[in-house]
Amino acid sequence: MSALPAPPSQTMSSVVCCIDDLERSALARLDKNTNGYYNAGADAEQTLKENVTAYQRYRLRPRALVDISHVDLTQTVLGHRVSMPIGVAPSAMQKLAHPDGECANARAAEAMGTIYTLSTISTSSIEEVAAAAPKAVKWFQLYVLKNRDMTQRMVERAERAGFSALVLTVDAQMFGKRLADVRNGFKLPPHLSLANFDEEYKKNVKGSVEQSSGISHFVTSQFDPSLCWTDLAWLRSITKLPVLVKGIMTPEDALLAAEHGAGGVIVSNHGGRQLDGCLAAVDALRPVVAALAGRLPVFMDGGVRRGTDVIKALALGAQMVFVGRPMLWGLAYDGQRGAQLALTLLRDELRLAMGLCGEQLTALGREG
Ligand SMILES: Cc1cc2nc3c(=O)[nH]c(=O)nc-3n(C[C@H](O)[C@H](O)[C@H](O)COP(=O)(O)O)c2cc1C
Ligand SMILES: CCCCCCC(=O)C(=O)O
Repeated sequence: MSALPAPPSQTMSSVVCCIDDLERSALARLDKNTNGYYNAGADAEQTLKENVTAYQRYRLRPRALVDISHVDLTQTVLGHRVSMPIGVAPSAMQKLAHPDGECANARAAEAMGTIYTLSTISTSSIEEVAAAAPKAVKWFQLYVLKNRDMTQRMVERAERAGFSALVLTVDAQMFGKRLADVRNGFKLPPHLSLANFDEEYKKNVKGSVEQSSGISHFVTSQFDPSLCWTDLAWLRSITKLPVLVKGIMTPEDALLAAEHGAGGVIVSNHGGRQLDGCLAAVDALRPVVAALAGRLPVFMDGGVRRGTDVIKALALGAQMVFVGRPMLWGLAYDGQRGAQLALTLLRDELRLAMGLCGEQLTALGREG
């Protein structure tokens, strides 16, 4: 097992050896505004909690005397070779965690040989992230705005900058009620800005997250709540990139995604930040995988904190899992090194779990 050295301020007794340690460390480093925004779930946070605990209901069946002298975690995802089935989920405003923000997170994914997904709502621009991590496999997460011209410009910029897939988020047309943000009056500090939006556009935005009225107003005024399945045809008409639909929780919607030409689905409930009382992400996997029956690759995110969580999601049919908060905690801990540490911990735990289960990825995962 490997772990990067702790930052100088860490003592041996506080060395980070699992994602829970990173979470505790980040809590101590970030301010109330940021901790609230990063860690909150919607309403009573039932789904937030169940996303994590649901993995405990699944049990592994280890096989004995399998040659595990080499556990290979590499695979091909949408035509790109990646080093492991663990990637970085999109999360907004990463400079709240560390001044290097999205660029550090993308560099960590590049160094680890895995996929980085950049949020529409990022504090570093599409072009900055592309320049920071030119060799990383990069996906661009898209929120469709009421202003379709602005949306199209972002898609074109992502394609031009070398992003290789679009991740269309379909579970945030209204904004989940996160009590911490309401209580803290969450807003972006004045030294940060939403880097993918034109200055001219932002000037006209009512309720900007950079002003005083907060995040929920921004979403309400900017995101397109009328978005529906037929809009996938519009999106596909303005890009050559595959469109992965993020926020699928039912087999019915997985089939609709396939019918409307999606290149894959991401089973996700947005880390419990949108519809509280929604089923846990890992519990939604099996029916989605069964309905699609190999028509599309299935990815997932939500509550992944250990290598054994990853192997369970793979066994239930995910080709790859993505992590959101663990990367933010890593960034807060030590910038790029901390983000790399989060991925290293999960990778090494996954390798151990695979070895102890006598499993190989070729038997578990789905190449695509
Ligand atoms: C602070 C934060 C910001 C997020 N921002 C976005 C976003 O901009 N776009 C998006 O599609 N999902 C966003 N998500 C959801 C993640 O992509 C992902 O679905 C979720 O974090 C997975 O759960 P996990 O944090 O338990 O790994 C965000 C999540 C967090 C925690
Ligand atoms: C400033 C608007 C924030 C948009 C939403 C980012 C996000 O998806 C989240 O979960 O938060």
